[in-house]
Amino acid sequence: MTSQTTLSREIATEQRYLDRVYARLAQLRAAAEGAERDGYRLAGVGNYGALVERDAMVFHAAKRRAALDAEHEGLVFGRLDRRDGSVQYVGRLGIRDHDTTPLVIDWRAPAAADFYQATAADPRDVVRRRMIRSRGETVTGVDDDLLDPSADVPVVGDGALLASLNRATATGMRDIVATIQREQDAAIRSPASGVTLVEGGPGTGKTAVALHRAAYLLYRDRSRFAGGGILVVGPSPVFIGYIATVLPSLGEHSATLKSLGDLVPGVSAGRLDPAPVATVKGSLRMLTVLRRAAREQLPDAPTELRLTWRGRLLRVDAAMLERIRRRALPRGRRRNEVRRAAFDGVFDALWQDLLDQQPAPDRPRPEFEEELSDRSDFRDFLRAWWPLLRPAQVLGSLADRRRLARLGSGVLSSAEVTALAESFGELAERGPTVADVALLDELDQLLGQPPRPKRRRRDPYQVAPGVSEVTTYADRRAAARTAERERPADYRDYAHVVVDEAQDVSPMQWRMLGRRGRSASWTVVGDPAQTAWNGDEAELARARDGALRGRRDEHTLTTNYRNSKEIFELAAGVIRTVAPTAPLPTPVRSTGVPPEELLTSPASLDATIATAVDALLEQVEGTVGVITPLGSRERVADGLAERPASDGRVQVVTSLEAKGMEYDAVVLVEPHTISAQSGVRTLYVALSRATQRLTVVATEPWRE
Ligand SMILES: Nc1ncnc2c1ncn2[C@@H]1O[C@H](COP(=O)(O)OP(=O)(O)OP(=O)(O)O)[C@@H](O)[C@H]1O
Repeated sequence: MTSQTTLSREIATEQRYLDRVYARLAQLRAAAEGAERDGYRLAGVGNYGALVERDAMVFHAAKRRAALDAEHEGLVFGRLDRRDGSVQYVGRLGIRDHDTTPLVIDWRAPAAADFYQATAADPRDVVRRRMIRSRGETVTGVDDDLLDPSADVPVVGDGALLASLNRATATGMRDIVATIQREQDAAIRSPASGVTLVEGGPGTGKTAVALHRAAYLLYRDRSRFAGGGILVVGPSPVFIGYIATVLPSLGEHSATLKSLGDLVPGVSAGRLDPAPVATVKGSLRMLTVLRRAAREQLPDAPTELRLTWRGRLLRVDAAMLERIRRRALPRGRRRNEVRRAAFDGVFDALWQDLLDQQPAPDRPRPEFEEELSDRSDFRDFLRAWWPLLRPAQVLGSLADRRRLARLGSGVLSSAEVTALAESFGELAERGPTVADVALLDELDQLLGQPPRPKRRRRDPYQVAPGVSEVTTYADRRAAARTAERERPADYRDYAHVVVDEAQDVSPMQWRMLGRRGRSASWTVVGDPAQTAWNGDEAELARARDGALRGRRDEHTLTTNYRNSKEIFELAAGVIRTVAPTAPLPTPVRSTGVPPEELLTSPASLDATIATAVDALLEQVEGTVGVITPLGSRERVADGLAERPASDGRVQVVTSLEAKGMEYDAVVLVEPHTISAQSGVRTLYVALSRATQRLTVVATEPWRE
């Protein structure tokens, strides 16, 4: 047993070291501030070159200072005592002393790997691994793992991991850098090229691993990954909001976080389709439909052209227009790109008609074309016959059931045509669903862009139109950051793409993702048991393989750090009904509190939910998630509005939005409906969101 004096002595030892580190940090911070000030002094010179230099200087100094500030809390969290008597400290940031000896090793550096990887079976020269807990600059505790039992070192503490897991859940996810486990570390540090696949059950830290891996890659090869960019894709805006603070807490701001509904510029979708519709929209069969749609005329396009020119009636009939269309749009070409060729075809046809009527026209062809081009009736025809098509127009045109049936012939069943046409009919009013976004992206690809005149790059130091002198520090920093990160809205050349909740990415969505990382390396994390996808497996594998090129490095995570044993037992019982042999993770914590199951009448459902939420707000310190079936979130949220006690701690989400989320306590509403709407696997997801308490509220029995 650890005596209190040994513990106090060890804490005091670490406090002395931390004091030294923070003193050095203060010096480094002052130096960075000084560099910023010097940067500003350059402003007096007044010419553009000096301004640019000043900006670069200020930007880098400010960045360094921001990193030093961001990493202040919990700066040093680990210590390794090696067999040869040497000692290393591991922290959020690498810090060197005046004479360049390392005071703290960055957790991502190769030298820090032993902190996460060493075990009693494979100690790697480590005798003792120590975790240091602190608040502000004060050491509050130490926890040791003795890896060499023969070593003569004091050993104190009882489990930094459990201490960290028992903290209340904040509204956003936290970084786990101090307690990353060995199997997680192996995934985080896997090679930077190719595809890193991480699988594991609920709460095994897949999301945490994916985000720490992004931070790791940025540290190991900043020019490659910050230069090309890292894209992190998650299932929903709620999820992106939840994970958004992890990278900044690690001092990283250069990754782009997007939900699947936000990947296409100008579109922001959070609405979800019912499962059967989402399955068809996600299927590669849609590719056939869209390919056909992208080549077709819109239903209201004119079918012939008649105009009088200098007293003569000129005509291009339907058959001729169709011939021109085919000639202008050979296989492999894209509609919007060949608009000019299509127009030329019309000029040719009109000129030919004129020649047929008047073999020696009194105007040369260029003049003939110029006169026609000036006429608004002719321009209106061209615009209506071969408009510059936008993806949304083409998708919207599929609301016409007959048109969709024709375009979907041989690939869509009649019931699918009806369901899809109805869904596309809502596009104009309600905007696209998440599944529609992949279809819009595909159409964008299929329709192509008209050749554009080259635009001049915007001056990154221009803060407002016409204002190129930056006046405030904030403007200056923002402008410099923009310069580093300025990428076009439809940027597609990411150096690394992280896909979270990958089990739910449909084939059409894989195509959309693939287009954003053609030369990227990938980190793909997911849990097949949690999938809501119930389409064709072979098709899914094909689409996924198409996106993820390169050597694969596979990792499996096996410990559930989120759920208490009692909660995960209930969830496991549910998934076992459909996947009796699926490997399930082992939960590490027990609370002794089993989930509560409340059966109520439909009339008292909302009141029961409210009572359950109030009880949980009392019982836990952190967040309470209320997970509802699709279609009842608004009603349930309205019923829970204005709870003075909640302090923003209550969040109401649908079962599909609950993917990837975590709450201290969960009220799960109508499990039988969730399972009927989206499947048992989605119910499994909902049941595995809580860390401490789970209350299930149902109006009918939902399990045997
Ligand atoms: N090594 C660790 N130390 C401390 N906390 C951890 C560790 N690994 C995971 N956690 C915590 O466990 C919880 C679950 O992690 P995470 O959300 O990454 O799991 P997941 O595998 O993505 O889950 P799901 O598939 O259910 O969405 C989070 O609160 C995370 O911070």
